[in-house]
Amino acid sequence: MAEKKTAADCIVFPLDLPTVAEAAEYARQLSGRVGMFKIGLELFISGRGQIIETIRESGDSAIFLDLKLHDIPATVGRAMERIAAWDGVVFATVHCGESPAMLKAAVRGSSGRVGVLGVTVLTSVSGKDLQKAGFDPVYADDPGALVMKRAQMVRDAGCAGVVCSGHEAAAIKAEFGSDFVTMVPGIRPAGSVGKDDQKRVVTPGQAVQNGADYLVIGRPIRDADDPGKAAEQIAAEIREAAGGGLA
Ligand SMILES: O=c1ccn([C@@H]2O[C@H](COP(=O)(O)O)[C@@H](O)[C@H]2O)c(=O)[nH]1
Repeated sequence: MAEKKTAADCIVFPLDLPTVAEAAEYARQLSGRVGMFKIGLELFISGRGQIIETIRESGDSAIFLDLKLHDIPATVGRAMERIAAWDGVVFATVHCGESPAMLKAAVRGSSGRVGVLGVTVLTSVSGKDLQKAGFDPVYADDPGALVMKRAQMVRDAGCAGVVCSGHEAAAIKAEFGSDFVTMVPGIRPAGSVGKDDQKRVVTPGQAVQNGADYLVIGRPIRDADDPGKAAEQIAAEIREAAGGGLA
């Protein structure tokens, strides 16, 4: 696992960009200002997987491969074996879905070389969305209850941690311990105009106070006039919220 020492180390920047060239330019600008780069579906597909090598060769940046695998156990296990063969990938995601066997297969496939994170309930999903999708009505007012159920599955399968919103991070740390990783997207700095497609959002300071280990922050940095400066301002907020716990 990546060692965390500074506020910038807590920031994960998603390279949500259409081309490898644009992603490489952001990686250059933000190198040293964020701790990890996240590669998601858009860039992985457009770059035909080659982006992993590009980022790895550009420096010592850790990579979070966020492909959110979701399939039968054999398929997910074999995909995770291929991911584990890549140097530089620190974390990779699997949707929790409804299959503990799939989560266990992912962990087996990782051979301990990649930290498997279970995506509990997407931060773009509200309690009302869950109700419309046919989940138990109890989750309409309390989506965090479903997050906790899924976090239990993830923990039982032996995963490194979860992707959850900042609203659930404190309960997850209390239930599953400080070593269980909380990767938290849905971050919007105070004063942000709108939440885009995110529904369960917190500020960087709230995320840290609630126990988030890593904060995934995309558009507030990517779309800023000066992305480097935006990342530095967010790191300053994280540092203050950590109350001396981070350099
Ligand atoms: O529940 C989830 C899981 C993953 N994501 C990813 O995080 C970033 C968030 O980007 P923003 O621009 O800061 O909204 C994006 O890559 C998502 O795919 C998530 O948002 N929620």
